[in-house]
Amino acid sequence: MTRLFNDPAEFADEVLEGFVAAHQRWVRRVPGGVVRNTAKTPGQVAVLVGGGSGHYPAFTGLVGQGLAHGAVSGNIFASPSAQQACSVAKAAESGGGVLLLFGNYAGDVLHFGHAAEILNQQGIPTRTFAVTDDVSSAEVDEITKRRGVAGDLTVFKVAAAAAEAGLSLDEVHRVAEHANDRTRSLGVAFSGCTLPGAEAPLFTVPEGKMAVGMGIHGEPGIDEADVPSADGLAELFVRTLLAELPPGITEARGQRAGVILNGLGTVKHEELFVVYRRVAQLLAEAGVEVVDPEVGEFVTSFDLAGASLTLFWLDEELERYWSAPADAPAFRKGSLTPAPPAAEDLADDTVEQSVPEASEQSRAAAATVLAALEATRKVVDGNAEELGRIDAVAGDGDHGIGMQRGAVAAVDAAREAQRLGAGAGTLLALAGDAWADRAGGTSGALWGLLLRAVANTLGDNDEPTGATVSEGVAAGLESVLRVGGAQPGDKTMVDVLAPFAEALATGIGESRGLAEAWGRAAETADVAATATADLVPKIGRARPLAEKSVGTPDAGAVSLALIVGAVHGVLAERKGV
Ligand SMILES: Nc1ncnc2c1ncn2[C@@H]1O[C@H](COP(=O)(O)OP(=O)(O)O)[C@@H](O)[C@H]1O
Ligand SMILES: O=C(COP(=O)(O)O)[C@@H](O)CO
Repeated sequence: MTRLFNDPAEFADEVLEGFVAAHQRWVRRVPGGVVRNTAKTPGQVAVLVGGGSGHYPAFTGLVGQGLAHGAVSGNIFASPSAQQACSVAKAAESGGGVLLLFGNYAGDVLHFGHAAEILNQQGIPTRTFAVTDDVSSAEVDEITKRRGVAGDLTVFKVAAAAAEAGLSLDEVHRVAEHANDRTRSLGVAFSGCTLPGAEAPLFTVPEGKMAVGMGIHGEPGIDEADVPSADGLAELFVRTLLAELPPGITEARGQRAGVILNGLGTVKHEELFVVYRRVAQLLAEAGVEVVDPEVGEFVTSFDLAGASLTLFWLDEELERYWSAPADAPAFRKGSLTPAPPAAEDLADDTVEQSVPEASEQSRAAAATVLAALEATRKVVDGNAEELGRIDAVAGDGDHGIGMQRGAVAAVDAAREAQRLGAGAGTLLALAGDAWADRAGGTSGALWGLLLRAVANTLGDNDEPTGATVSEGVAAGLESVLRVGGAQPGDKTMVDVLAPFAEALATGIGESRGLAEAWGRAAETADVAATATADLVPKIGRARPLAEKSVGTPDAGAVSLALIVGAVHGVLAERKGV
């Protein structure tokens, strides 16, 4: 239960403000996150870490000499946006390129991937890497689908030390990949976390039971077991992790390993030490030499009562970087010569907004697009709680909040665009960009793409017709499929978008007016959203909890159906775009 907050919607921002105020020796705030507050080393690769808030000290507490050069910080349990990542990268980079590191979550992969594309286009060589250390989230033959949990720290730490040692961007990326190949984690929880302002935890664990196979977003565990003693937990952790040695290591005996016993939120350090006592004994019995163990909080899941163990199988190179000194607000090791404070002021790259010329018809159509966005916001507001509830069944319960943030930002941006005289295409494009930027998360990235695609087809010259709108929706579907990588049947918003796009095209092909064709397609969308309840998720946050999700529709599919239904109301009233 979180007791100390003001407006829950402002929580993540206020955390960042207070964190920076308390740690000015290490960090300063920039739009989208924080960067080191020490002088840059020209030509050094900038290692940026990032993800949602609610995981402190990941990610901002890991910024400092020998560790990250900057952290990109999203809303609670939602990935930051590509725009945020670009802003932090530009403030942190010093000519050696940028490596973006994050846990393997759909939203992070989409937004950081998009940021890398933008930065590369702008001449800043950038690569990305997603950490996949959680053994419970997929079998070893699908290892690339695993989540990133406390093993984030091993990958961040060695990549940053490699950058500090002067390695090139490709080499630092190789070191990160190698560290990830040799990192394995398992987590457990005794009770779920409760987001600020929420009345109930995201999941509960029956009395006397423990959830096994924890993520870091309040997803329920993969399995349940009786609560063990501290020694029993150490035995479960060590036995499970020794059963999956990474490729190239045939037996544990004789190996050297970094170890992280991580508190996930409300487990006391003292309890962790009692568990660690037995972990150390068991590893010694197995013939594993422990190097620089860490016991404490490194990657948390808000106020989750739980813990995880990470084993990091070292070789000479990884051990050198794992043991290298570091000095960040929440992670210190060895001793470092302090770098001088940052000298330069960060350039203010805010650009005065302007919009391209638009025809009168397109400006008139922009009013309908704005009305459609306002209807979107209203229907999302009215259903936010229910969308969160659906999302919490097998996800992290933030779908309603994320969609609300996106829709509010889209309406604000659209109103401003209208004030500047934008045509329908530009108004919708700016709304889509604002949605992606403010919402973050998977759905933020996908809604940003979808609105952009429709916007590009509408343009600012011609009066939009049923055919152009239908083409735009088809282009949006294509973008979502290409970037998100989901297929129909995977239990995502695609299971509504694809039949909606098809039904709309059919209606327009039968020479129905836009409002009528859209209305029929919205009915198809509604049926398709309900039908996702029967599907087993194959992608995204819900996949590791596939069976739990059956019987509940997909949150993103439901929100899409609600929105196209609400937009139909606007079209029917206005008889067109
Ligand atoms: N790869 C994907 N392609 C299309 N839609 C996806 C994909 N992954 C997830 N989704 C959709 O995103 C929705 C979740 O959005 P959101 O709450 O923003 O997710 P998260 O909290 O995981 O970032 C899911 O219900 C699903 O409809
Ligand atoms: O939640 C996070 C990112 O994943 P999404 O897919 O956006 O939910 C974040 O907390 C971890 O990086």
